[in-house]
Amino acid sequence: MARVGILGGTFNPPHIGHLVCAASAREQLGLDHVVLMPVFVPPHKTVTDDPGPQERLELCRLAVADDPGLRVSALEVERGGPSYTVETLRALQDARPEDERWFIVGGDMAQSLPTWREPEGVLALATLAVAEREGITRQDVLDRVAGLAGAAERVRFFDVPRMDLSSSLLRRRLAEGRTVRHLVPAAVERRIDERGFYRRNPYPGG
Ligand SMILES: Nc1ncnc2c1ncn2[C@@H]1O[C@H](COP(=O)(O)OP(=O)(O)OP(=O)(O)O)[C@@H](O)[C@H]1O
Ligand SMILES: O=C(O)c1ccc[n+]([C@@H]2O[C@H](COP(=O)([O-])O)[C@@H](O)[C@H]2O)c1
Repeated sequence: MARVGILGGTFNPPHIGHLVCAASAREQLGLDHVVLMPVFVPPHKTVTDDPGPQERLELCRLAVADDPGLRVSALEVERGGPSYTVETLRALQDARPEDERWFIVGGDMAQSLPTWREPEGVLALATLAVAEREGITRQDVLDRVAGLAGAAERVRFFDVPRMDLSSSLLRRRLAEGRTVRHLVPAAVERRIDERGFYRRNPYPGG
């Protein structure tokens, strides 16, 4: 039996906010490891400047390379289509029924749980581990999910050092030709640079 955290996201690109979130969940909830699960297509948002699911997966692999407590799964990228969490949790449950699963989300995402596909199915298959983010309080989240079966037992909170950092902010900085040094792991920065991802004019003169 393993206690496994899953941090789902678009990771366009992965940044240190994601890693601190994953590592904080692991430490505070006593998880054996946390898996970054990049989506193929996010169910609730449009991906802009997407280098593609395979590339986001590769960036995630580079991002976790130095932390043995963090892993990456290609499950959603390989499944294709909109990446509904309930389907992913079912696949994980079928593969390893003995494990205990925690689906990790920032407070912003947790609030939207009632609009997800089969939200009560999600809570039946995993405990929702909520990181506080962007001033959304625990009470805000609890108020939003209170009507769902399982919410009282299956929603837990953990603390994350607040970082006003998002992939959108990083894409904006890169588009403006600004540095993202120290905001993403060095290996992620190198690949973004080499491939010219997110730059407005990636190939000068081209
Ligand atoms: N700075 C952060 N601190 C804590 N959690 C975060 C942070 N940034 C993202 N997350 C959480 O990580 C998960 C995946 O996020 P996602 O990959 O969509 O990143 P994002 O930075 O919010 O992206 P975008 O700006 O493109 O919408 C979500 O549950 C989100 O709430
Ligand atoms: O299953 C759903 O309906 C659903 C709706 C919105 C978001 N999610 C999941 O929440 C995670 C974070 O989503 P996002 O949009 O911030 O990348 C990611 O794993 C998504 O698949 C899942």
